[in-house]
Amino acid sequence: MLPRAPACIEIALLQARIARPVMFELLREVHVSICTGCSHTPSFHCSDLSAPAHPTHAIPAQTAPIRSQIALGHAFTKGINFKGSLRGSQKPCSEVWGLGCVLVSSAPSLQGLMRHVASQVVERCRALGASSARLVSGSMEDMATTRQLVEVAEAELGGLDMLILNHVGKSYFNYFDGDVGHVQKLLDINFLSYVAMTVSALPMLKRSGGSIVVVSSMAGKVGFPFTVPYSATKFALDGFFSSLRQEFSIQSVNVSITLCILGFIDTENAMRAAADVLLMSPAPKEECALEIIKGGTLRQREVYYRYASTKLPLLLRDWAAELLDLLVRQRYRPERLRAA
Ligand SMILES: NC(=O)C1=CN([C@@H]2O[C@H](COP(=O)(O)OP(=O)(O)OC[C@H]3O[C@@H](n4cnc5c(N)ncnc54)[C@H](OP(=O)(O)O)[C@@H]3O)[C@@H](O)[C@H]2O)C=CC1
Ligand SMILES: CC(C)CCC[C@@H](C)[C@H]1CC[C@H]2[C@@H]3C(=O)C=C4C[C@@H](O)CC[C@]4(C)[C@H]3CC[C@]12C
Repeated sequence: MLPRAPACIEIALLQARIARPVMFELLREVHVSICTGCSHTPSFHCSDLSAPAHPTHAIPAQTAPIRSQIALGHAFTKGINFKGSLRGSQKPCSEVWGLGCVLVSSAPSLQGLMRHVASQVVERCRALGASSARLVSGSMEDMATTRQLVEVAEAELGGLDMLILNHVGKSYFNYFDGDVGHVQKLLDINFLSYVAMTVSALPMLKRSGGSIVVVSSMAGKVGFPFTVPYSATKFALDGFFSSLRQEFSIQSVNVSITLCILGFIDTENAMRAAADVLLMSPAPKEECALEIIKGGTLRQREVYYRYASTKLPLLLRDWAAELLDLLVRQRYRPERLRAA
């Protein structure tokens, strides 16, 4: 069992299935983290829990995902692969020893059965030996939720080493449709909530000399077609966090900020939205998650994944922007867009 050092945590993120020895090494010094929007990993579906090892905690089969877990805890030797860990209910409980978690469930899904299921999941975490398990209801565009999350993290774990900001609201992959309300909503979810989480978590991060990891995109550095609202939110992240990093440096604030510039990744939503239209192959989400964690742990300024298809085009951007625009357009098949 790992020692529980103050304000030190293990965490995992995204597809923490990647964890295992490499991640263990990387995160040896990181003891507590919050990771938002862990969909392509732990977005666990309650159906995963439908065969409980502990009959007293039977959970009804249900397919709706619980939104955006924040996993905090102590079980990263297995990765905080919620799916794996909770399915681990069929394996020895030692698999999830010490797992601490805060689940965030969106308001709509907290109606009726979902609410019941969510609280059963919390019970299950405890029953399996979780060091802590709490449920916060809300959505990330609600600033009160972001504050509450950090408060709960502080109360449950007493400190924070790493804040991984990863969630994104649903958008469309198509020509800009002129819906200003959607741009505003997406800014709330993809940008303002990141700002709010940062503000709330900063006192804890300052105390631990921790790290902020901001998951962004090539679409936050270069204009691509069909992602206009999304792209706006990602450019905003660069402005805010790159500027804040400068201030931290001037003020000697020992909190690192890592901006992750990702290319096309094979998550379910991305594949569904864009695979038909893009003439390029996606990179694997597991390796991507590892690179993000590595970059954050090593306190890198920026992470480029995959390097060749992100860093190199960015060099071209600053020297030959129009050429890059043309090369990008050549990789799109607009005729394959779905009817809006
Ligand atoms: N996949 C790709 O090709 C690329 C991805 N990226 C970046 O990587 C990160 C992860 O992307 P990816 O996994 O593909 O995204 P997904 O769309 O697969 O997952 C988004 C996650 O955010 C959660 N979420 C959405 N809205 C809210 C909300 N209002 N409150 C709380 N949680 C919310 C979702 O929860 P739920 O499932 O419950 O809806 C889900 O867990 C993002 O920052 C994205 O911009 C960057 C470049 C390329
Ligand atoms: C210079 C070029 C070789 C690199 C081009 C890379 C382009 C094509 C990559 C970089 C970032 C990618 C998008 C992204 O960030 C997130 C999403 C959200 C998801 O739900 C739907 C897919 C989408 C739009 C990705 C589509 C492909 C994008 C534009």
